Amino acid sequence: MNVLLNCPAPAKLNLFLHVTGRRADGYHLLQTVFQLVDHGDTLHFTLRDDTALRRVTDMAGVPEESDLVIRAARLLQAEVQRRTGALPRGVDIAIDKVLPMGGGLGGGSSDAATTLMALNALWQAGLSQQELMALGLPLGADIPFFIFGQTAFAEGVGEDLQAVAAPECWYIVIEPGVQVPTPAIFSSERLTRDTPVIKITDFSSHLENQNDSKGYGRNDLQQVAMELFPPVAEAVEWLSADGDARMTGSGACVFRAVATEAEADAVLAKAPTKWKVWKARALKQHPIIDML
Ligand SMILES: C[C@@](CO)(OP(=O)(O)O)[C@H](O)COP(=O)(O)OP(=O)(O)OC[C@H]1O[C@@H](n2ccc(N)nc2=O)[C@H](O)[C@@H]1O
Ligand SMILES: Nc1ncnc2c1ncn2[C@@H]1O[C@H](COP(=O)(O)OP(=O)(O)O)[C@@H](O)[C@H]1O
Repeated sequence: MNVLLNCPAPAKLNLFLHVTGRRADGYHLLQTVFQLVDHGDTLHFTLRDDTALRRVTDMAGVPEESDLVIRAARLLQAEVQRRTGALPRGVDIAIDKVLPMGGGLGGGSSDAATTLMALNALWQAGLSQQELMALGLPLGADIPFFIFGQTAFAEGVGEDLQAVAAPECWYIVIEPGVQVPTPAIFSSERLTRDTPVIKITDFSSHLENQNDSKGYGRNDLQQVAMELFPPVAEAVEWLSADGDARMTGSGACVFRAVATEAEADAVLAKAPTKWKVWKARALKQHPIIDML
């Protein structure tokens, strides 16, 4: 009998993102806090009678072979074969794509992380959380975080993770309608790469002592993204009118924290209709954890 699993792949926000240096291979050293929110894609997994791994949804601009979902599924299938000598059953994967590509919301990485967690359960493969995180890292630096599954202070290229208290709040998120390619931001000569290294306690004590809604730190990628992509600058300017708005990841999306859903609704009601704007609640834990 075919088994069907419907699994969420939530977005992340980078509450701050500091570029503190560069590795010998050119990759940038970061310090960031990743926050999951209750808005994202949904993936549907159906077992097949053969061993093929297929994406059964069209996705403009992303051929099946290069989809992070298929690449993640292949990696896990090969790893299970290496461990057990048998290739697990194939799977059809449908993706309800909600998150914009090149949005800095980690959509592709979240889809891949959900695939690794879902197939690990479906195939009863028994890989540990650490093993799944290591398997996903070569596909994308954000993937280990989604498998970690809770608000995290991250270092290295984002793979060195420690749990940190989550702010209890809502977020307003603007999709400025442009795709920002991550390499264009990291390769810019204008990018600063020398923000002083901070300690995790600098972030957590900011949360405890906060008496206004000013977020901690800043996003070092934001200035470059605003210069290269004016719609990002426009969204930051609009959302900054009543509070501290900033970009997530390498852009393009821009967000602001608010205390209540009613405050989020008030901002949404005023938002220009040319943008897709939505609200989301901070999640303490990845919703897939209670499902598998
Ligand atoms: C910036 C962040 C923050 O969460 O997220 P997104 O905005 O993509 O969601 C991530 O670090 C994105 O990491 P990852 O998803 O692996 O980046 P990719 O798109 O694969 O990277 C494209 C290119 O950007 C450069 N790059 C990326 C990450 C990094 N720490 N240093 C870099 O120099 C590299 O040249 C790399 O080849
Ligand atoms: N399942 C997927 N969903 C989205 N993007 C994907 C997927 N698989 C591969 N990609 C590629 O990854 C790129 C980055 O997408 P995404 O992770 O959504 O944005 P970001 O890294 O800005 O958060 C896309 O432009 C696309 O080429």
